[in-house]
Amino acid sequence: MDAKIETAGTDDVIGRPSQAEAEAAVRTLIAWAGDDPAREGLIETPERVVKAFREFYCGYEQDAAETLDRVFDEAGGYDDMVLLRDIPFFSHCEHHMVPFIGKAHIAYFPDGGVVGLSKLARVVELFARRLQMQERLTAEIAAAIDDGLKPFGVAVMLEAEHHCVSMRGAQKQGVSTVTTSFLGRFKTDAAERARFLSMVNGR
Ligand SMILES: Nc1nc2c(ncn2[C@@H]2O[C@H](COP(=O)(O)OP(=O)(O)OP(=O)(O)O)[C@@H](O)[C@H]2O)c(=O)[nH]1
Ligand SMILES: [Zn+2]
Repeated sequence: MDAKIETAGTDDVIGRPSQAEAEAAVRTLIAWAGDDPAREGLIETPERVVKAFREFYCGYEQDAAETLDRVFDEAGGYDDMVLLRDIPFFSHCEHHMVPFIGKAHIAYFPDGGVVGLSKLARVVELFARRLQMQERLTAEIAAAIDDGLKPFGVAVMLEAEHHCVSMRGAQKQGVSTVTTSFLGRFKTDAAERARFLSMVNGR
């Protein structure tokens, strides 16, 4: 039997543990950490944690193709790069479920139509609000824009601090991890890649 979770909706997802089971798991972790889940200050914490998890991981219920399905064709012949710089994002690393927080920079070369700017930010959100590796998050954002818009090229750069590196383990604060994904014209044309990088850095 395929154990794949079907994403019918937040509350009736087949195969997903119930809210009560998720809250019980949080109580177990509180007790394991050494505190008393029944004390007054912690009594509502499992419910709050599950609610927060719904926000952190709401990307599983969202679809990039749907987000990008509205293209504006009347861009007045605009055919240069469109760049969204400094899109803030929060994600959680799949190794430790600890946040990594940073900024995304996205550019594309329209092939006729352009997309609403907020939709590009929404694509970042819907992949970031899942358990991720920064490399996969970068590649997924680029692939979704490429599939949705069929542009002449897509460039994605993410820079983020991984709290699993700063708060625990290696305990190195202030380390920025930078990842890039270049498709189409950005992959084949070094000058356009360099222009993207200088526009991202030229602030
Ligand atoms: N490539 C990559 N690695 C990540 C990302 N997020 C976390 N990691 C790393 O994933 C690795 C997991 O390594 P493991 O040795 O299995 O786990 P660990 O014992 O907790 O490792 P330490 O963090 O070194 O203590 C660590 O080196 C993390 O820094 C990411 O987005 N991309
Ligand atoms: Zn981690």
